[in-house]
Amino acid sequence: MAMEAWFMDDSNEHPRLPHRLNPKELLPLDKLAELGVLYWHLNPKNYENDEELRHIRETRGYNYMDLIDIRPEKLENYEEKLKNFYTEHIHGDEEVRYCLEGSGYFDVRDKEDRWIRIWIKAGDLIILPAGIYHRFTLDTSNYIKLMRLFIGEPVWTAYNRPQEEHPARKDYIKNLNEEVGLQYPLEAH
Ligand SMILES: CSCCC(=O)C(=O)O
Ligand SMILES: [Fe+2]
Repeated sequence: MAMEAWFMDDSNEHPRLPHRLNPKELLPLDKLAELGVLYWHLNPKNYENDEELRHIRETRGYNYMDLIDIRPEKLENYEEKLKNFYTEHIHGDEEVRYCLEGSGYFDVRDKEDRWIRIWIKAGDLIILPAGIYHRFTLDTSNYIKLMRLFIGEPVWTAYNRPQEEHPARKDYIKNLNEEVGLQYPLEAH
């Protein structure tokens, strides 16, 4: 099953509920690509031995890896961390997360500043670009195990919104506004 994403409603229900605006209408995943959000579906049972994962890590330079188990017994300062994860923020670098078990929601802002909710389940690997406003919450399963990947020494610093003057934010906005695909190198003439 491909990863699902949808526009969020703005009800005051608990954040761990789905907040679907329109139950039948999912957001096409190429809309996420337009925002610079990338994803792969891999076999989560095979993460220690996965050629595809190895290839992604090698081509993108993710030499750092750790695992994070988000449940009260396993994560220090659980409540505080979850509160921070759900506070809208950016990072100076990509946020790369690979779901090995459980599930949860990454919410990202689109170009019109609407929340898009992305439902991450076992096997989903997602890359949020530096400078994108986002947040994270568990869903009603109340559990997720994630692999975190990073280029070099990891920096997890979150800069809470507003961050319009942050260099990563400015870069991100600049890339969004360049209609010619930022993913592809331009041909030299
Ligand atoms: C623990 S993964 C999701 C939370 C987040 O956005 C972050 O760690 O910066
Ligand atoms: Fe983050």
